[in-house]
Amino acid sequence: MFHSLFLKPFSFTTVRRYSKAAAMSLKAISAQDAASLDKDLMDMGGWSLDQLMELAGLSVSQAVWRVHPVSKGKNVLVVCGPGNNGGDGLVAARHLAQYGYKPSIYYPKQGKNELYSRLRTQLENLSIPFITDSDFSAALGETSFLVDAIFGFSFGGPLREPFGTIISQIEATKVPVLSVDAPSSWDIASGPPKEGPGAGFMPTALISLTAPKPCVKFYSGRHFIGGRFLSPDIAQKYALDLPKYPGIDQVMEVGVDAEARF
Ligand SMILES: NC(=O)C1=CN([C@@H]2O[C@H](COP(=O)(O)OP(=O)(O)OC[C@H]3O[C@@H](n4cnc5c(N)ncnc54)[C@H](O)[C@@H]3O)[C@@H](O)[C@H]2O)[C@H](O)CC1
Ligand SMILES: [K+]
Repeated sequence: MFHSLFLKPFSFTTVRRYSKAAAMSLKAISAQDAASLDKDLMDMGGWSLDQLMELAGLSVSQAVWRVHPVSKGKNVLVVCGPGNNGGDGLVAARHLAQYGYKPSIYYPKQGKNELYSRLRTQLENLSIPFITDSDFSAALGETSFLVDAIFGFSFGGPLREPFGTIISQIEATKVPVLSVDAPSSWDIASGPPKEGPGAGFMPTALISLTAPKPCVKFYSGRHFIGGRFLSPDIAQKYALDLPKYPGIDQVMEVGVDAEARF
């Protein structure tokens, strides 16, 4: 089941801010199809997970630059979950350090894949701090920007601890947040939970990887598309649009308050 996302009709300001190409409509992909697409890329498309994650994380770092350039504050707290969404956050943090930010990472439950251990080594070699559970509250108070790389398209069911507490803490902060692929705690299809942690979570910005997920229809804020690795055959198989990224950019803003129509 595919859904089309259309932008609201342009205001003059919108036309000035976004090129016609950037204002294209983008189709959403379900969580199930997103997982299947990843598998196709790796099983048949010749890609490795490392490669996809590198490009996803590069896109995330460029979206951070757009929303919160280093001139707005160097401290960026990257909160990473146990899966590949967290891996995207680790890659992004490495790029952010190279761009001149001072990232720190909160990684409460490191996943088992050795890819995450290698990314961790790369970050430690750049002297990027991994903060402890007891320092998380203080880090939230000190950061000027937060990257939510906790959960992506494989999130499901009620939040298990410690993530309920973490999401509540993020929700309570005034710090601007960029969510990677989906606002963590939101159901990929049905959006924010009705109550409890995440019920009032609305990040400042969202970067959808490969294609928006259906929950984007509940989202209002700046919206980017990234993960510039889709090939025409795969796009066709999943009936997706190939975003028209400008020039060498790995990320493209697709609209403020993008409205999803299904
Ligand atoms: N093609 C692409 O666009 C690519 C996207 N990438 C990123 O990968 C994630 C999806 O990664 P995956 O490992 O499948 O899952 P998640 O990271 O979303 O989370 C799995 C992780 O979370 C735990 N979990 C699930 N539900 C809960 C819950 N209710 N409470 C607590 N914990 C939960 C689960 O046990 C797992 O440990 C995608 O969104 C992109 O960000 C890739 O980088 C490459 C290509
Ligand atoms: K996320």
